[in-house]
This record gives sequence, C-alpha cells and structure tokens, in this order.
Amino acid sequence: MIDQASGSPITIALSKGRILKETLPLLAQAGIEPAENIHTSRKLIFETNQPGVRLIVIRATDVPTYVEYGVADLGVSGKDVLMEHGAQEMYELLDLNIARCRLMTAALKGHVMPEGRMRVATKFVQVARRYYAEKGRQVDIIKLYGGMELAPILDLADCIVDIVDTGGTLRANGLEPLDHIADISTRLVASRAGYKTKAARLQPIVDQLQRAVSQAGKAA
Ligand SMILES: Nc1ncnc2c1ncn2[C@@H]1O[C@H](COP(=O)(O)OP(=O)(O)OP(=O)(O)O)[C@@H](O)[C@H]1O
Ligand SMILES: O=P(O)(O)OC[C@H]1O[C@H](OP(=O)(O)OP(=O)(O)O)[C@H](O)[C@@H]1O
Repeated sequence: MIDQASGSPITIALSKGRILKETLPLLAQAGIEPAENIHTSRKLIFETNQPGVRLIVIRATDVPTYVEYGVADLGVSGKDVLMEHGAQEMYELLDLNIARCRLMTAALKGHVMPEGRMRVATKFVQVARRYYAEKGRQVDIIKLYGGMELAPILDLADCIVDIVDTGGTLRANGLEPLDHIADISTRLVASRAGYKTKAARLQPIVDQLQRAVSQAGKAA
C-alpha cells in the first residue's frame, strides 16, 4: 500500500481561463477538490482534499514549461499549446475531451492570396511555420497575442492561423475558414523523467481521471 501523503507533494498544473472551468468538474469526479474556491481566490497554489496533492493555476501557455522542468508532475494543457511549445520531453497521458476546437487557417471571404510570400498573423508561430514549410509555401509570420481576426480586416495579413469552434468569430468579422490544421482538445501531460520516478503515485490519479472522462462522455 502506497501512502499518498509520503514524499514530495504531487503538483498538478492547471491552465486558467476557458479550460479551468471544464477541468475542475473532471478533477472533482476523480476525487480531487481544491481546499478553497479557485475562481474567487487570487492564490496561484491550492491544497486539495487529497493529502500531498496540490494544484497550481497558471497561464495556459506556461503549463508545458512547468511540466517540462519537472516542477509540476502533471499538467492540463490544450493540444494547440502543446503543439506550439514543442513538448518533446512530455508524455501525453490522456485526452480529457474538453475545450474541443480546431486549429485552422482563415481569410477574408474572397481574398485572393498573393503569388509570392504570404503574410500570416497568428499566436501559433511555430505551428504556422511548420505547416507552411511542409506545404512549401513561403510565408512571413506576424506574431499576435489575440484577436487575430482583425489582422486581415486591416490588411496586416493575408490570412490567420487560429482556433475555430463555432465559427462565430470568423463570421462576425467577415472571414471564412480555409484549411484544417489539427483537431484540438485538452490533454493531461507529464514530464518523461518525472513520470518515471513518481509513477506509483501518479498512475492512480491518471486512472481516476480516465474514469471521469469516460463518465463525462457517457453523460454527454
Ligand atoms: N473557442 C474555443 N472553443 C473551445 N476551445 C477553445 C476555444 N478557444 C480556445 N480553446 C482552447 O482552450 C485553450 C485556452 O483558451 P483560453 O482562451 O482560455 O486561453 P488563451 O486566451 O489562449 O490563453 P492566455 O489568456 O493565456 O493567452 C486553448 O489553448 C484551446 O486549447
Ligand atoms: O469559433 P468560435 O466559437 O467563435 O471561437 C473561436 C474564437 O475563440 C478563441 O478566442 P478567445 O475567445 O479565447 O479570445 P482570444 O484568443 O482573443 O483571447 C479563438 O482565438 C477565436 O477567436
């Protein structure tokens, strides 16, 4: 029998924002509940009802970094963020099947793409670079941090690489989806090195989350 409270704490890194709202019910279903209200607290680190298990709540784009350096044992991160980060030193343990969306290219309706270099606005710089390199298309990437849909309207870019869910944001701004780059959902990740050393304590949490995901799938 393994004492869950023994040794160093298990730290789970959660992405704040959109993903957090959907992650907390899954964690609760898996038996892990923060000791105080994450939504109203300004704290970044939370003890839980499980001795030796704590949560950190950070920017979505920072989760892979905490996991990669091994200071978080598990992380909850969008596949888009993992693709952009590179995430080579990580295991993808589970598809949590939340915050589902697509990574796509989009442009103003009817926009004629240039023959030569194409201007692409995105926050997914590495993903876009890889995608167009594979297609053999010459591009200039313009890094933005949000509201990518504005770039084609003001002729800052010919197209964008962004998240599309309902398509409502594209439509509202006169854009249309073009190429599908990847299906996106939220993943549970672990650092390769960290997972091996703590596997006996991490695996029960992964198993419980797997059950929670299955139950959520059946309920939907
Ligand atoms: N419209 C959407 N529908 C479903 N999932 C989405 C949507 N937009 C983003 N996501 C997913 O949710 C994750 C977090 O999105 P959110 O908008 O909370 O963060 P962000 O604004 O990208 O992060 P930050 O505030 O740190 O820049 C994304 O990485 C993606 O995986
Ligand atoms: O297809 P839809 O259902 O309209 O969803 C897509 C929008 O959602 C995301 O933006 P978010 O609301 O997270 O804003 P931000 O990326 O500008 O912060 C994404 O960047 C798109 O703009």
